[in-house]
Amino acid sequence: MDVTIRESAVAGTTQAPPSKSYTHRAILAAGYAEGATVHDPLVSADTKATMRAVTAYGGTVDRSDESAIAVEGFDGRPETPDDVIDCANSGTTMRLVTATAALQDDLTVLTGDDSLRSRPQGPLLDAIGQLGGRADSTRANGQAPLVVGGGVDGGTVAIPGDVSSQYITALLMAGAVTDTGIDVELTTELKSSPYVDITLEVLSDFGVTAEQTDDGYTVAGGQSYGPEDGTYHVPGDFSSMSYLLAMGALAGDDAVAVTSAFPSAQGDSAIVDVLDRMGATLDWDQQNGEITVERSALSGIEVGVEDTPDLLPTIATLGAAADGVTRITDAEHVRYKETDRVSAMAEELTKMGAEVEETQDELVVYGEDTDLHGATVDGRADHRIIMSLAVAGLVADGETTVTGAEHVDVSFPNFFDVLSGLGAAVDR
Ligand SMILES: O=C(O)C1=C[C@@H](OP(=O)(O)O)[C@@H](O)[C@H](O)C1
Ligand SMILES: C=C(OP(=O)(O)O)C(=O)O
Repeated sequence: MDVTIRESAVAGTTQAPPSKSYTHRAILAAGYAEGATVHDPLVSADTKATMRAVTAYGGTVDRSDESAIAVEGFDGRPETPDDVIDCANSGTTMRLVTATAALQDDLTVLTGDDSLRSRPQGPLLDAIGQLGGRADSTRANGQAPLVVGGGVDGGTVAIPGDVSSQYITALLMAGAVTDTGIDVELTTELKSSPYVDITLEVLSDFGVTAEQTDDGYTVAGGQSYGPEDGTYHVPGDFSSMSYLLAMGALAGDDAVAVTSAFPSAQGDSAIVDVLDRMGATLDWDQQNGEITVERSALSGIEVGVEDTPDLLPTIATLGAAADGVTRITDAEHVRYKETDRVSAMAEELTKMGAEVEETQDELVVYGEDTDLHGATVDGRADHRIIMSLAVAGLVADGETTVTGAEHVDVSFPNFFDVLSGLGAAVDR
């Protein structure tokens, strides 16, 4: 689907979608439990992949109630799946449920779409090998399809922290139901560390203890998952909010207000600070979970995205519309996502008239004297690239057509309805 966005203003109040990261974890934690009801979940292409995996391991997922998902779990003992598990486009699903597969003696085959089958899984496969399990890449290139099993019952692993934090999340979630637990020793600095904080928070809400150590993380074995009252509530998603807040700061006619914005472990709430530092007029009422932002003259800043990789596309768009230089640093791991997002944003914003330079771990956007103009840009089948380019389209002269825009279904299925609802000129 191609979507065309014309230069236009936005205003109004909108609710942030539920968090993708919390939803994945809550559904899988409910799978590791006897069961649980996950309230206000994100139902999207990616979280459906995690639901499929829980079902494949012997759980059941009931979506008959629109605002909650009732999961009957496999209670720490995953069954051998009848078929291959298709994780589609979801890195989180593939990493988290690969560690689940390692718990059973038999083998599970995991695969995904073209993008997911090109993303790195090697360090996690190696970690499962260190724990005595079997974890192979069928093409012997550290990428899916994967064949995983071997009845891992705990141990110690050494693993790099600078490729994906999802490996650590996977090992901690599975480690709790092993016999002896898992100690994770990081061999490099951990990137995306707030995502492990999210994991620790969800584990704690499900009655599971895991903690940070001097050189990594540890989780004791023999634990049982089960949230208090059998229920779990998913908070709003700050990565998704970043597009709404960016459009308010760039194209707000009147203020744009975003609700469901309560403080949480999400590193991507840093978007509020980024906008503030760029000069946006915004207010975060943390008590009521509401952020209000007005159209503002923005200036370029330097931002490190070591902890917030998913904000890079949004910040690149903000930088293209801001005055001065925006330097996004510590971004190498942003190249391992659904696409290489450093190159994708550099190339697509350039088509819209921005001046952008990339190095291996930086993206520099020269906002001075840039007048963004409409263009046909490639959404790269990557939800965050699509949404960031759509926001840029609001302030570009003329029409911007984003190709493959249906892929917003990965994390923000009604993104274009929300955009239209706020008054943007959007043709589908
Ligand atoms: O654990 C998670 O929910 C996520 C972790 C991050 O990935 P990395 O840890 O691979 O950087 C992030 O980019 C992804 O969108 C979601
Ligand atoms: C990288 C992302 O997700 P995942 O790793 O789960 O594919 C994302 O949502 O930006």
